[in-house]
Amino acid sequence: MQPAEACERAYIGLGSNIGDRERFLTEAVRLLQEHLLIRVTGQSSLYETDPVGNTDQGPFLNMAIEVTTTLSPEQLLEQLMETERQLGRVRDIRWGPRTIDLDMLMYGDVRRQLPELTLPHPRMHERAFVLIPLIEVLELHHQPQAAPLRAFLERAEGKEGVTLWKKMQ
Ligand SMILES: Nc1ncnc2c1ncn2[C@@H]1O[C@H](COP(=O)(O)OP(=O)(O)OP(=O)(O)O)[C@@H](O)[C@H]1O
Ligand SMILES: Nc1nc2c(c(=O)[nH]1)N=C(CO)CN2
Repeated sequence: MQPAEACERAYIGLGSNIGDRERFLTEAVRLLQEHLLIRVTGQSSLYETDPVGNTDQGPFLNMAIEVTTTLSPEQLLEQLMETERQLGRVRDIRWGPRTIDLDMLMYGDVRRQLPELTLPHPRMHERAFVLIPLIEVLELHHQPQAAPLRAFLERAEGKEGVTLWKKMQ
């Protein structure tokens, strides 16, 4: 008999700054939830955030979700990219405007450093637009990673550019 696939907990950061930003975020969550091997188990509030990096673009809506899944990290990344494609994401300018951006922030305790998949996400500790929703969703289920991430938030870029846009809980 094959062993049952392990179910892992992963965290995904979502961002949108073109068109109906809230709809792109909620559609992305819905499409992921529809996948047979992904369960969305937590959702942060929506935050409006000033653009970081390329500042010549409109404000983002950012949020974070928790999922449990039996997909491998590579399979989950493929699903995130497929969801971006379904929502019409065009890859052009690095750090430029996008209908939807889905980043895998953490996947269980997996550490990996490949160009196509680095875990935890290599820039998440520097970005308030990632850390604020991620800490919120971690604290929903009392996950211990929230405390160390709070220390990173002290030093993170762009904290003053993050405002609560729609409260979830
Ligand atoms: N943890 C990760 N989550 C998502 N993509 C990743 C991750 N690690 C590496 N990648 C790779 O990064 C590539 C570029 O992703 P993307 O175009 O979304 O970058 P970006 O959103 O412009 O910038 P950033 O990565 O700084 O958020 C993807 O093709 C993917 O293979
Ligand atoms: N506020 C904000 N700034 C960004 C964002 C984002 O999601 N929110 N994403 C980027 C590329 O990943 C670059 N800059």
